[in-house]
Amino acid sequence: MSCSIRLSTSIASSHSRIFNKIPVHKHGIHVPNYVSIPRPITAHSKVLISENLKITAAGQVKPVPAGEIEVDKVTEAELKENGFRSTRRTKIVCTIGPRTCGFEELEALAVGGMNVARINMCHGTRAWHRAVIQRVKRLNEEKGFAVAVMMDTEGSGIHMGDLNGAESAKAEDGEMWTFTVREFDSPCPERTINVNYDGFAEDVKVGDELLVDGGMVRFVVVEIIGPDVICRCSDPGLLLPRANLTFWRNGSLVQERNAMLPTISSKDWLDIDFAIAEGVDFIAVSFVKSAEVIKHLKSYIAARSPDCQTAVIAKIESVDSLKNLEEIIKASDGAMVARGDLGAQIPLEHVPSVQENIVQLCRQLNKPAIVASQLVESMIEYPIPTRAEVADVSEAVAQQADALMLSGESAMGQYPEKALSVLRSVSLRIERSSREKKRGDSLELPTISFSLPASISEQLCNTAAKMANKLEVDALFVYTQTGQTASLLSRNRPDCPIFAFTPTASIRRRLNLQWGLIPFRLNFTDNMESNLNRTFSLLKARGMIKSGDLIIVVSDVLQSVQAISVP
Ligand SMILES: Nc1ncnc2c1ncn2[C@@H]1O[C@H](COP(=O)(O)OP(=O)(O)O)[C@@H](O)[C@H]1O
Ligand SMILES: C=C(OP(=O)(O)O)C(=O)O
Repeated sequence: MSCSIRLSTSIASSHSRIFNKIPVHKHGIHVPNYVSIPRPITAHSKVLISENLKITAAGQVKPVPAGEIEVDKVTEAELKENGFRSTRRTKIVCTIGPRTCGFEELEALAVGGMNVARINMCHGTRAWHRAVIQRVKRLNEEKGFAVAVMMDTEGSGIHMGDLNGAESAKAEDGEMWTFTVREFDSPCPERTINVNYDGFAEDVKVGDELLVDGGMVRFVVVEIIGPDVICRCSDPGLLLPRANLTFWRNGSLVQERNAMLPTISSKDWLDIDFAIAEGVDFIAVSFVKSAEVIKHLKSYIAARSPDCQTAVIAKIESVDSLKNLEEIIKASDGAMVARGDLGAQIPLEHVPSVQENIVQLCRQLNKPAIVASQLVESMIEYPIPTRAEVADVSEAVAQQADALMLSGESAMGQYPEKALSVLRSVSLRIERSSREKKRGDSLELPTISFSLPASISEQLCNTAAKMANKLEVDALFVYTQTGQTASLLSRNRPDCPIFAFTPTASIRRRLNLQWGLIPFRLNFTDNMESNLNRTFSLLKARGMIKSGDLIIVVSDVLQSVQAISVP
């Protein structure tokens, strides 16, 4: 059976009508329909199309050869072998470090499902990071992947030095260690650790607790001798290079130091310039305290590079960021629940509910949410995760976070590919059971658009997602110039996957962070009839769809929704 239903805002009259000249296929039933919607601004789609052509002509992106579609071989194989329902909706961010920085290792991660490669400017040199970015770009160009790059700023946290180049050091119970602001020409003496903050020895007091990585290892300050702070290890564990440090007095976090420092340090600004020059897709800002810093950074990016598509992600990891949460998320292009540092600033038992609130708020405000840190931490050393870790990953997936993030597991752990495969398989399993139980349907989505065209897009997407669930369609197709319509569909967390077609490579990569979106690069025109026919024949030729698949099509070209069965 071939059937089509269309809802569309018209560009020809003051009211829209559902097209009834859709192709009626040989044995098809054609379901004409008619709705009346106030006329949107007619020029909208034209403006976007010419903007896009201008970007393309300026050489910012290489045009997709006419008649072609860009998709990676992993998605292609997944769709061919297992069909639409099996595609993973939750995205995966992998931190790249010494264990995974080579081309082959990066390719293995992309094949394993990495959607975003994160580089942390807390570690390594710019030359090292540039080489990683270039390898990811090569991977995308040569293999058709759309792996986005996220650069994470160092921020104004206090952290340890690099442990003389060692991968880690073990601190045992009762051992005495020295934390110092002294610089050494040669390697640091044994059990001595550099601290990056000059005022450290003046600010700590005897009796303070020093927490490494939010409590993974704990010390008590027993003596202060000039620049040296002598500590006894009270909770043993593994010290990692440049690990974050916080100090606590009488059960409260001491945070005067962070309050005085700018969120974006002078080194961070240089790293941001580097990120813009390298064309990274996301900049994640550490220790955000207010929305102002995000707005400032966004206008800086726009001024430095008007065509730059770099999005700004706010890392929620401090008490201050929680105080101004809604404003920060509204100002940002997404948020990361940075549970490592967050857990060092608020009681650990508060972290799960804070995570849930942030994930829900992000979805309501239509911003992607990343759940980060310690998801499968034990896999830094062991080939299988603990049961508790699997439960934690499951919870983040059930909360329908956009993305999960690996840190040390992929950067320096023994089993990066295995860690990735755990996130992948747990996501698939939990997504399926959530669909079966209809979990996630209860979240109220407030209206977020202000202008009429934006409100129409938002309502069309809400309607399309509802229709997709009711009709149990195989997929939603969205033709999107800016990515916004795809994002609005993803916000609804529909049961089926969303194929997002966009002509711009950078938007394709950006969409790769968002829940349920399978981004394709495809040139299209404002003739939706021909766009659809061309997409169907390209995807059918590659075995990714077949006759009879039921699709709902949404477009920001004509602001329309239609249901159609693949001819
Ligand atoms: N570029 C890099 N070079 C060396 N080691 C790295 C790099 N990136 C990450 N790592 C290692 O992986 C660990 C986890 O990464 P990440 O979570 O980004 O860092 P952190 O927890 O220090 O903020 C780090 O502690 C560090 O040991
Ligand atoms: C992701 C985090 O940030 P970073 O790795 O920069 O410490 C975190 O603290 O959880």
